[in-house]
Amino acid sequence: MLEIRDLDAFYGDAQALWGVTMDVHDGETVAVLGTNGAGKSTLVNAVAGLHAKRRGRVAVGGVDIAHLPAHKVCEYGVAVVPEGRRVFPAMSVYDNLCLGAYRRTARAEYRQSLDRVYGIFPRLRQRTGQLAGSLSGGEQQMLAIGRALMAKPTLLLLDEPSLGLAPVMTDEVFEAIEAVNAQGVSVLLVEQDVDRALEAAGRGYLLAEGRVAGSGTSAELRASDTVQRSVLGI
Ligand SMILES: Nc1ncnc2c1ncn2[C@@H]1O[C@H](COP(=O)(O)OP(=O)(O)OP(=O)(O)O)[C@@H](O)[C@H]1O
Repeated sequence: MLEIRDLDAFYGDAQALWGVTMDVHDGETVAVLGTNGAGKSTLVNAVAGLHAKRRGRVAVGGVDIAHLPAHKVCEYGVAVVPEGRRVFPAMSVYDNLCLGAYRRTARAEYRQSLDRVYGIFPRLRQRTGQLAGSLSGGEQQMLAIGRALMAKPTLLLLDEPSLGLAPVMTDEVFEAIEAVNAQGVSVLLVEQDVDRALEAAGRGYLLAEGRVAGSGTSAELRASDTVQRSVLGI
């Protein structure tokens, strides 16, 4: 599904990712753990084509997309939910969702996609006419995920979905992520909340200072001293 090989990324001359290699197989949820500044958002943006300067291979379904801009990357079935959600506050829930169906193949089937999104997030159905800016933080996160699903992705990149959410909302968002994955969408889940991430994912990687510092199944990562030290500070 997603194959990242020797990926370097830069901000100007400053290198933020160093030789990152990881995979997400069909139907998997894979967690990427790491502290602030480890390079998690840079990784998501580099895969999504939102990052201008990168080097290495990023392939989706065997096709190298490393040099494509974001609007082309989404044509290969990759959708991103960026950190901080970024919904359009002055537009309704419905209009935000419809904007997600811009991909050519998604546009024709937006009605079915809408039903699917409302099935996963009943709260969004109840609030379909409400302005996105008036939703709670958790509801906005649901909307951001729903909007990404409207593009009918095969791979969803999620950047810190729990950020700033109350625990009860985080529970709902993670239940939804598991429901999305159960429908066959592969997920790359960037998350600082180690417990929740490893619960949702089958396996994961640890990023530290822009490099892969560890990998394994969720059970292995939970037991790993490096994860305990580096992310949990224990
Ligand atoms: N626009 C930018 N310009 C210059 N350096 C940047 C920029 N964005 C991020 N960086 C640097 O790149 C490194 C990785 O940052 P990144 O945001 O990817 O980390 P992160 O793991 O997502 O952290 P957080 O959890 O705090 O979002 C950091 O050293 C950061 O200071």
